[in-house]
Amino acid sequence: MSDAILVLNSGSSSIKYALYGASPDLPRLLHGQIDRIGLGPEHACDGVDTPLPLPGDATHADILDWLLAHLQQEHGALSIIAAGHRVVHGGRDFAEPAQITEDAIARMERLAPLAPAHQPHNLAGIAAVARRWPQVPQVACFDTAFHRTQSRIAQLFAIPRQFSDDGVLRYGFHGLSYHYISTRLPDVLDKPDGKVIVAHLGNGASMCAMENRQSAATTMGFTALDGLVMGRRCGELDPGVIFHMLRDRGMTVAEVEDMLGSDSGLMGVSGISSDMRDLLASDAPAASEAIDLFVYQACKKIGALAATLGGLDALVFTGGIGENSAQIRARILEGCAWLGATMDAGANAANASRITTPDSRLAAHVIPTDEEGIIAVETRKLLRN
Ligand SMILES: Nc1ncnc2c1ncn2[C@@H]1O[C@H](COP(=O)(O)OP(=O)(O)O)[C@@H](O)[C@H]1O
Ligand SMILES: CC(=O)OP(=O)(O)O
Ligand SMILES: [Mg+2]
Repeated sequence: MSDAILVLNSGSSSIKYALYGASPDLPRLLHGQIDRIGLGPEHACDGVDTPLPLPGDATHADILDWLLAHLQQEHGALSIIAAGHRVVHGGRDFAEPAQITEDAIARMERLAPLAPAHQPHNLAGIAAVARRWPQVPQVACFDTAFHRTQSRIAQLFAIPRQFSDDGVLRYGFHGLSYHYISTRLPDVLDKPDGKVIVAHLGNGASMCAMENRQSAATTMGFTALDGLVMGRRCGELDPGVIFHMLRDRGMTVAEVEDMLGSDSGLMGVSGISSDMRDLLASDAPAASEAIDLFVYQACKKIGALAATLGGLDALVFTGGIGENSAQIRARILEGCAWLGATMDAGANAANASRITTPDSRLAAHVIPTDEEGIIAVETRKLLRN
């Protein structure tokens, strides 16, 4: 039997998974994903559509149990020696990956209300592995951890300081994706340690301003609701809207949380879909309006983050939309002309690595992210120590 490391990345509507050989170069043995959870899940493994013998309303927990049984059955020649997980919220407790213990689980559970669409699914993955392979050491890798290099000012909200002292801070998310991208910058950029904005545009969407390949500022906050327009999340919002909904419209806290976390964003504005592909294919005016707002907010945040860096050398696109949608990248780059971006239309249409012309003052790139890969690296590193 050969040794393997299992990686689980449970998101709001998807579960991504991978197996890696345990040797130092961590060869990836397989990679799959189950999408559209809640809508009628679809499964693909190594790019091939693969049956998922579960009902359309299968939950994350059902799918995780099936997945682990399936991996054990199909890959019986592999011995799982460790499991690494994406955990979205690490709060103040976790600035680095952590081996999973009862105490770590209790701390992660306490943070779950701050990431209701993610953390319970992350914990369900940990529990499913513990049930199937009780002896296997597990590691949690946190989306918030990469941002802990930020200055205190970048993390502060302008609220009474006792709340900041108590941890009500801008934590930021998508840190595993940003960490991975930071490791790729030297391969791709002329000035990898310069002023860079990475735009992770997926179902959840955020941006990270980096200098010296470290996080200097980010658009998400205490929770993953802040910042950009997302598939189903509102992004930047006047907090007064929440009080209006509670006080003047008779909504409950749970209803407002649902509205802002699940019924807003591209879905809420278009009334059609949370999936950018559906909106780009639609000729409904509300679909174009949702796309216009997505692009407008993206450009606005690039301006704000560039200001925090005092300039901008490079812009990197990643995530499902950032990696695949030439149209959205083109529109965002148009909005960055004032920062010196001149798009190379052919390179952009081909999802090439560099999508600006050689003489463009701002360099724009596409770098496919690999959250699973960075989890495997961190898991192996922690368990070897
Ligand atoms: N070719 C494409 N054009 C536009 N959008 C795309 C394309 N391919 C994927 N997407 C978008 O990417 C999103 C998923 O991104 P991804 O980063 O995989 O999400 P998550 O990890 O948050 O589930 C989809 O909702 C879809 O809107
Ligand atoms: C934190 C977050 O928004 O993650 P995702 O993009 O996977 O929903
Ligand atoms: Mg994601």
